[in-house]
Amino acid sequence: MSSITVCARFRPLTSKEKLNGDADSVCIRCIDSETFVFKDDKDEELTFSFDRVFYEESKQDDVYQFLALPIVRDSVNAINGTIITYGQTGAGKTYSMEGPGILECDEQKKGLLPRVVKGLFDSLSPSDEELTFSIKLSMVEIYMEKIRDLFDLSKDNIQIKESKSRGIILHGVTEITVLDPAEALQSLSRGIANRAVGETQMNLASSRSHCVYIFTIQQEFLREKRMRSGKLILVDLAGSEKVEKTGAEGRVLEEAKTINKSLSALGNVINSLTCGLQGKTSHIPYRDSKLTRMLQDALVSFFITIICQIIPIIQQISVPHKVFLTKGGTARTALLCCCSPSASNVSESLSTLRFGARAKHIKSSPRVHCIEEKSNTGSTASSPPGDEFSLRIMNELGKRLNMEDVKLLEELFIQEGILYDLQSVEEDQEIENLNFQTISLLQEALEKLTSAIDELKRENSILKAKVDASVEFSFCKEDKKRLIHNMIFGGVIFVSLWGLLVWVI
Ligand SMILES: Nc1ncnc2c1ncn2[C@@H]1O[C@H](COP(=O)(O)OP(=O)(O)OP(=O)(O)O)[C@@H](O)[C@H]1O
Repeated sequence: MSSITVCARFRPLTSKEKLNGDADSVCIRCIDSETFVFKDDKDEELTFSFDRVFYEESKQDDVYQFLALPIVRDSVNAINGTIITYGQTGAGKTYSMEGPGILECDEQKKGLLPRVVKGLFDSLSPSDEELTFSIKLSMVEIYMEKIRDLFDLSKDNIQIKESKSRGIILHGVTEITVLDPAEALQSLSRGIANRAVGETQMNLASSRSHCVYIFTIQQEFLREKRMRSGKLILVDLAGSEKVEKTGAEGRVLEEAKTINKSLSALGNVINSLTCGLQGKTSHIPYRDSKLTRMLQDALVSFFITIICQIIPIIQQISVPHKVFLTKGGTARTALLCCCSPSASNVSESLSTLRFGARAKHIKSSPRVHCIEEKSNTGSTASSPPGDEFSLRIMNELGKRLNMEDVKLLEELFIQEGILYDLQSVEEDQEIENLNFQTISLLQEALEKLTSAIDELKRENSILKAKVDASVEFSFCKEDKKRLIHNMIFGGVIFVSLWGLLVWVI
């Protein structure tokens, strides 16, 4: 069983495809809800199976219920989740993610985003007065390898940082606290309006960037003095396109090249993760693109489900003087591979399906795998595999654990980075902020010094020209003084610059 849920979705033929007569040459034949036969450009038939296949008549709600709802529920239980739409340009990624419009659209046509928003608020509405929660929302796009804050366009080059306690974070990204679904949708709509969109031959409103929606769900259990936090990330990838086929030029061509490059970086990461499982490679090239770096936490799920399920027991019987922040457990990831059913797009659809098939082979840690195999039955998307088995272990442990064991387990989990003392999380964050401020100040100083050096170089070359031009090789006293002064000043700046550089590195 893969730790990534992978589904394929075929949209209906567009009117352009129908006009081209593609209706007679649809490249797929449905077998059942998981399997279909795909006819490639050499008329060879290939059988593909995924966790679920959504055909053209599938409803938006079917996609939400199967692909997203389990992840929404998990994120409320502090298990991080990521939902990604992937595919060729014009294949239906944005339609699946947003629907025809985020604010006003037919209930049936609503995409994943508005449904996720509703699902989050529905699952969180506290019946217990001792529980408070907050949902924060951030929206960024990766455009031409730069991360832009869609809630504050002045932040157009957000840096990715990695924190031991919080994993991958976007430094300084705007976080909006949303109090209800209507407010969340308004904010999303504002962010979406700021996205880079352009026209391609395949799509009149093509996304020219990867768009990332980040929901941070924080809950505080007042009685137990405990907090927990989960992150739900939705990623609407920009579409891959064959530039020779779409005839892209100029800016659109540059955008397409950058998009294709980052998508192949994603493919390489997935290949390395699957090869790594066969012992072929150990290096995973996450740093090759902003996209893979941002998705690093979603693609690798090192956390061990069983341990995460024991945490509630510990927290129930733990001494309440400690306040814990529970980090998300095994990241749950779902990938929706969007395809055109048209025979004119077979090679692009085939490459999307192969990408999905490859991603299905990313597995979680062997320990989880073993649990899954033992449970083996009744594993639907809404009840994570291994639940029953884990529940049994939890009950057993709950009976047997004494206070001493609990303390030892707490220490072990803190050591392993699964539980965090709130105080150390805050300290960790403070140190990170301080580091970032120092680096920014140094970078600023470095820039000032570099421009001062450039200015000095320019002045010196003017003076040198004057010297060269002087027939008697004698120049005025003033110039001599300035040259000597500049040389000394330049030397001092050069030495401090090197000192700074060595220190920063
Ligand atoms: N399941 C669907 N049902 C009805 N129409 C759809 C469906 N999927 C996509 N479409 C339509 O197909 C067109 C292209 O879809 P969409 O914009 O979602 O593509 P995309 O994959 O996001 O493309 P790009 O990567 O260029 O942004 C749109 O007009 C959209 O309304």
